[in-house]
Amino acid sequence: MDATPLSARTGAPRTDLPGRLLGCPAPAKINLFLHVVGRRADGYHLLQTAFRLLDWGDTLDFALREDGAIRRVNGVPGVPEEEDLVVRAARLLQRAAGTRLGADIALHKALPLGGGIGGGSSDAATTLIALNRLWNCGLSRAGLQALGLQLGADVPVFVFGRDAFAEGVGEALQPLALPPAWYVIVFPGTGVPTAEIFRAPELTRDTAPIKIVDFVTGTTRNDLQPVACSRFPEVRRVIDWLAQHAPARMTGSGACVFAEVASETDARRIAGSCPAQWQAWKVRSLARHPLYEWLQ
Ligand SMILES: C[C@](O)(CO)[C@H](O)COP(=O)(O)OP(=O)(O)OC[C@H]1O[C@@H](n2ccc(N)nc2=O)[C@H](O)[C@@H]1O
Ligand SMILES: Nc1ncnc2c1ncn2[C@@H]1O[C@H](COP(=O)(O)OP(=O)(O)OP(=O)(O)O)[C@@H](O)[C@H]1O
Repeated sequence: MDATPLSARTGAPRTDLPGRLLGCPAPAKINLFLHVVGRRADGYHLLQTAFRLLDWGDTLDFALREDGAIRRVNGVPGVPEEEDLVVRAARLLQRAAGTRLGADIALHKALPLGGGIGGGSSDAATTLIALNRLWNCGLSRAGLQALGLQLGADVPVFVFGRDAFAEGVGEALQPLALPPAWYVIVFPGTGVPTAEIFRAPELTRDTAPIKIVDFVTGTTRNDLQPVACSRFPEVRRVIDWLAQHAPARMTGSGACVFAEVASETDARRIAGSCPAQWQAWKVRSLARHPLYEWLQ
C-alpha cells in the first residue's frame, strides 16, 4: 500500500490552539546497514549503523494539564501504561526539567510494533520534543538526545532529526548527506523482540570497524539479519521475495525488510504485488525530522 506521507497525513502540526500541540509526527527509520563491532560490560552492543529517516510514521497529540498528571488518552494495544515509551518519556522530561505541568497524550499508531523501524523510540522522541516546547523546558537538542538515550538506543537519532552515521550503542551521531530515495518496506506480520536477537550466542560481535567513506563505497550488511532469519524464518521468506525485485535487507533487529528502488512507480508496483499474508508500503526518505526546527 501507499504509506500516507507524514506531511499529507497531518499537514503541519497545529500549534495555534493554546495549551495544545496536535498532529506531531513521529517518523520511522531504517538501518541501511548495521555492524556489531563489540560489546560493553553492561551487555549492550557497540554498533556502526546508518540511520535513514522515512516520510511515514505515527502522530501524537498533546494537551497541557495543570495538575501535573501524565495521562495516556489511547494506548498501544498490549503495551501497559507504565511501559509505554510515550508515558516514560513524558515522566523523564518532567523530572529532568523540574516542571509541575502534565499532559494528556493521544498516540495515533501507523507503524507496526517490533518492526525494527523504531516506532516506539520515535514516539518517545516526539514526546520529548513536543513537551519540551509545551512545558517551556528549554532543553537543548543535545540535552534531549541524552535523556532519550535513557529510554532506548534508538531514541537519540530521532531527536537528532537527520540521517546519521551512528556509533557507540547508536548514540554517537554524525550527519549523513544522502540523496532522496524510494523504498519498499515489508512487514512479515509478527514483530521480532530486539533483546532476543542481541542475546543470541550465535550473533557475530566482532565485525571490523569501518569509516564513513567505506559505507558509501564498500560492502556492508546487517549482522542481526542471520540471527533473526534463523529464529523467525518468515523474515527470510520476506527477504527472498523482495530480493527478486531489488537488493533487500532487514532493518534493525527486524522484522521489517526494505529495498531501495529506482522510482515511485516501481515502489508502488512492487508493494502492490506483495503476498497477502504480509504488509508492504511504498515509502519516501525524509531529509529532516518534521519537528527539526523546534530545537536549536
Ligand atoms: C537494533 C536497533 O534498532 C538498531 O537501530 C537498535 O540498536 C535497538 O534500539 P532499541 O530498540 O531502542 O533498543 P533498547 O530498547 O535500548 O534495547 C533493547 C534491548 O536490545 C539490546 N541492545 C540494544 C541496543 C544495543 N546497541 N545493544 C543491545 O544489546 C539490549 O539487550 C536491550 O535490552
Ligand atoms: N509507544 C510505543 N509504541 C510501540 N511500542 C512500544 C511503545 N511503548 C513501548 N513499546 C514496546 O516496545 C516494543 C518494541 O517497539 P517498537 O515498535 O518500537 O520496535 P522496533 O520497531 O523493533 O524498534 P527498534 O527499531 O527501536 O528496535 C513493543 O513491542 C512494545 O512492547
